Amino acid sequence: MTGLPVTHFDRVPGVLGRIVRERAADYAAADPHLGPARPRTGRFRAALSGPDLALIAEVKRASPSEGAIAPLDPAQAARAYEQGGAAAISVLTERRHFGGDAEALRAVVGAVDLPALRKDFVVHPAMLREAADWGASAALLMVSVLGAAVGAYLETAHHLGLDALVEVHDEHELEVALASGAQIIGVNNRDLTTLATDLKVSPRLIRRAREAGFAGVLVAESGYRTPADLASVRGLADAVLVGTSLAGSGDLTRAVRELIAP
Ligand SMILES: O=P(O)(O)OC[C@@H](O)[C@@H](O)c1c[nH]c2ccccc12
Repeated sequence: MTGLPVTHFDRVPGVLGRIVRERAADYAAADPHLGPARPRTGRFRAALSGPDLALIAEVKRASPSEGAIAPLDPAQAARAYEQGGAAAISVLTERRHFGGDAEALRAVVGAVDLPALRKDFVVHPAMLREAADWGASAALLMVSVLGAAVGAYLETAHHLGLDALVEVHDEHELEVALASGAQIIGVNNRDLTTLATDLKVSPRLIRRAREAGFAGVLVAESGYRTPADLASVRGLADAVLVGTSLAGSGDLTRAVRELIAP
């Protein structure tokens, strides 16, 4: 597969723009060759498709908004999340701002049976090839970063056997995601250009996606700390993605149980 559209990351604003330009520099010389098509298991999508609100628990050691969160051992953290009842594990693989790396993802894949999501700022097809090589079942694709190129990246992810979580934060990005053919859409409550979080964003855009006839999986992302916070997306979202409040809790299994208890 060749000819992914060129994306102009110099237009991405704020904190997000800085991280994305660093990532683009990291991968500027990477080999874009994908190799033969790999079979898609759909494990990530399937894990989020049950009748209950599924939890994607995130291995997140630091973030631009919080600084250091906790010095997690990724394998141990994933096992704790699995024991608490998480449906999937998200693993940051960005090092400078989130304290993640390839080893964290590989360790999680080796430690649990749950599907793993590579959480990074994907700006080059090699990042998707790596995700597949490292054993991820899915990768994050951000419309705020990729713009209209998200459709081509989605095809690349599928070629590599990966599910894709296509992330949006506003109405316009949702339109782009819907037009791209995304099967899993995540709504980020956090504006990554300013780091401001508003829990009203997910219910609003998830309703809008359903009204537009979207029949795929919808994920509410970021800023969830208590069962009461989750009330706004119960019966609306298929899944929630939670990092900071679990990772910083000290007892990850208990934190998962207490958060998702109906
Ligand atoms: O730590 P929180 O507020 O629970 O959020 C988790 C997850 O949604 C967040 O880490 C995230 C969502 N989209 C991203 C894109 C890049 C980096 C990180 C993210």
